[in-house]
Order: sequence, then C-alpha cells, then structure tokens
Amino acid sequence: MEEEKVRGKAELTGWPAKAWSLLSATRSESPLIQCITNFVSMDLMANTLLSAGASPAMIHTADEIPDFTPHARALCINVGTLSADWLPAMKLAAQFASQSGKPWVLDPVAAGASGFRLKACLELVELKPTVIRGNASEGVDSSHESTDAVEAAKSLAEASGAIVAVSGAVDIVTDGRELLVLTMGCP
Ligand SMILES: Nc1ncnc2c1ncn2[C@@H]1O[C@H](COP(=O)(O)OP(=O)(O)O)[C@@H](O)[C@H]1O
Ligand SMILES: Cc1ncsc1CCOP(=O)(O)O
Repeated sequence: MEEEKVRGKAELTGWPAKAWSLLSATRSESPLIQCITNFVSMDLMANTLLSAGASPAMIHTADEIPDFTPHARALCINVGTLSADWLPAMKLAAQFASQSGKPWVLDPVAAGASGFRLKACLELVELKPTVIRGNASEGVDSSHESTDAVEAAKSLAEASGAIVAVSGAVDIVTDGRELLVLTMGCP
C-alpha cells in the first residue's frame, strides 16, 4: 500500500507534479497569507488556507498594513463587501506586495455591479496582481459558465500580465497563451 502511494507520487509529471510540490511546500513552510476579504466568506477562506497548511491573517486596516504586509508571504484581496473605507487599505497592501515581488491575488467579485466597484477593480488591476480569479458571472442565478469566459480571460491576462483563473463546474486558468481546463470539481 505504502509502495503504491510512493509509486503513484513518483509518476506525477507536468502540472500535477508542480501542483503537488507547491502544496507540499505550503504544508511544510506554513506561509503567512494576508487576506483582505468579504464578510460572507472570510471564515471559509481562513479555514481553507489552514486546511492547505498555510497561516491566514485577516488584516484589513490601513493603519496596520505598513507593519504587517511586509511579513506576509502572499496577499489575497477579494472585493466582495467593498466599502470606501476598505479600498485604500486594499490599494496600500497591493502596492506593498507588488513592490516587494510578493504574489498577490485579486478576486474582483461582481466587478460590474456598480461604477464604484468597477473603478476600484480597474485601479487594483493597475497594481499588478499576480493572479486574477473570478467567475464568469456571480450568484446562484448566474447565467454564464466559466467556459463562456475563455476569450475574456485570455484578453484580461494579456492586458494585465496576470494569470487569470475562472472557477465553476469547469475551472479555466490562462496566462493569455496557455489554457488549462480542469474538470476535477465536485458539485
Ligand atoms: N457544478 C459543479 N460541478 C463540479 N464542480 C464544481 C461545480 N461548481 C463548482 N465546482 C467546484 O467548486 C469550486 C468552486 O466553485 P465556484 O462556484 O467557482 O466557487 P466561488 O463561489 O468561490 O466562485 C470550483 O473550482 C470547482 O472545483
Ligand atoms: C453574497 C456576497 N455578497 C457580497 S460578497 C458575497 C460572497 C462572495 O463569495 P466569494 O468570496 O466566494 O466570491
């Protein structure tokens, strides 16, 4: 049984091998991950990071960012419950991350829902996220599948320089040139 597991792991190549190696590194290094995220899924995000072996910190006050963000290994910004108070903190943290070459992820939740939100998301994209992740459309009544967003995802990746990931029943990931189509989800 043990031998089979070892043989299975040794046979991994390409993206699965890379994914396994990154997950193993996350488990062994427990990186500190700063999250500025929405009130709805904040708890779920913290627990998901813990389950991956990382060390989450939900720190969103601008006053703390100059002291805290330099210690984080990566940053996640999700604009789900965006407010005028939080936006400057998001931008400041993104600037710290970009300037120091730390990976940071932008989740532009419902970017088109209002002018304020769209402008905020465009300003955050200007701060060079490493990854932009989103959905083709939002909510239980969403009308678009992730696969409908392939061309939009490629264009966004090309224009922004970010890796773009669109999740859903099928997850798509692109840098504008290569396209990964992942069907490993569970409804
Ligand atoms: N209908 C589905 N069938 C199979 N897997 C799914 C389905 N919907 C979601 N998933 C899985 O759950 C993950 C998160 O789903 P998603 O709806 O994109 O979440 P979020 O609300 O965080 O955007 C996807 O990446 C995929 O792995
Ligand atoms: C219902 C709702 N309203 C604002 S944010 C949010 C949830 C967003 O979910 P996720 O963090 O998975 O994008």
